[in-house]
Amino acid sequence: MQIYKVGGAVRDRLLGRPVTEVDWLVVGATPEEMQASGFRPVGADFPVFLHPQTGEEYALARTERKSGRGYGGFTFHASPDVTLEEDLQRRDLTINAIAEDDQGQLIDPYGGQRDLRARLLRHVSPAFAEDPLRVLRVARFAARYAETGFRIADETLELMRRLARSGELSALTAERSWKEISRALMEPRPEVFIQVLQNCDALAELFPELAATFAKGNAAGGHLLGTLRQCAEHDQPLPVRWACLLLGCTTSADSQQPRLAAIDTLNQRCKAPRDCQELAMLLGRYHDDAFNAKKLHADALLDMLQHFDIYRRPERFEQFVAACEMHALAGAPGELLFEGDYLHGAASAARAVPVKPLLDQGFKGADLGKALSAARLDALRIYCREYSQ
Ligand SMILES: Nc1ccn([C@@H]2O[C@H](COP(=O)(O)OP(=O)(O)OP(=O)(O)O)[C@@H](O)[C@H]2O)c(=O)n1
Repeated sequence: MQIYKVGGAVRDRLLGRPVTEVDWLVVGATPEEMQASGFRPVGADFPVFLHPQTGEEYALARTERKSGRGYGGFTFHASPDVTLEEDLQRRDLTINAIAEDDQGQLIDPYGGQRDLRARLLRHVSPAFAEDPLRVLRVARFAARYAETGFRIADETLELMRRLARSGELSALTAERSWKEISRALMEPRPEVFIQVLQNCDALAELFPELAATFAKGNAAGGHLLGTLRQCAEHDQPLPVRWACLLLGCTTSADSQQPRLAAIDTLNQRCKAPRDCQELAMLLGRYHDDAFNAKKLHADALLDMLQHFDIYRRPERFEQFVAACEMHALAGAPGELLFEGDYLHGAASAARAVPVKPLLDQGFKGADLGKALSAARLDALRIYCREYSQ
């Protein structure tokens, strides 16, 4: 059997980037031989094994053929006579289809090194179309490598467009898609991910509500892309990036109900984790109030702070304020005035209300809650008055 390093580890070493995970390819072996050498099979479905000491993944060389719609519709052929070249050919991009042997020699039958030099994301063969998730993968790689000048080859973008228009993307499971979406949003240029999906007509399939924003004209779409850019420049965590993305579903001219319904639909469809879902809904609901915070009466301010549960979940309110800040920064200078300090100050004023005097007065249970709210409202009234002077 021959063993090669493949995929991201070879690509990233050639790009001079840190390598976090190594994938290995085994040519000329059977599953029985792998197990006899101490490798542990990963699952029943794929011919992938874990190294007994390092725990790294070793996959048997295989060819893949699509037998139906969706991810379930795969058959593959793994056998000792599948060659290295055949295995590399079924892969997504030429830059991911370079192998390295144990002498450090590169085997690169599809021009991966040439495309690395030319900064091109190019598909290896028509087999690209056998896994529609690759549309998202290429958009994610574009978001990751945009800063170093990478672009998608015209013929690959055309193939992605054909795949998107065929309706195949709707067959992807939410879990696989979310993995790509969440990783893409954390890349250095997350707006490139959305732009690429829009360019190849995949946005209308994956996030129809967002595609509608782009259709309304450049201003709303451009603002959304700018907000994502700001998120990356300010190192914002995933919930902030996700909430900013979903806020772009609708423009501020829309009333709140359809906006929240669109956000909820996308949250559910993508099966986003709970912290992402919650922040997106809260941003959808309170975004306008946050931008008008100084005009809010103390009771509306308190209602917002209570809804965020700032006493037990301070980080969620911080993330909300950060999301508003990113949105404001993406506007033209002077266009959107957001006063985050005012909101922080209001949260501090509400939090500063001590509980102990109320406990000492004998308040308990629901009565204690009411008394606390009343005391916080008083504190916010004072805060609003002082701030407006
Ligand atoms: N849908 C997919 C997923 C993976 N691959 C191939 O499997 C390799 C390993 O995949 P993965 O670990 O998911 O990605 P990496 O390329 O290592 O990239 P990343 O840095 O994003 O992990 C890829 O390089 C590519 O050759 C593929 O062709 N099609």
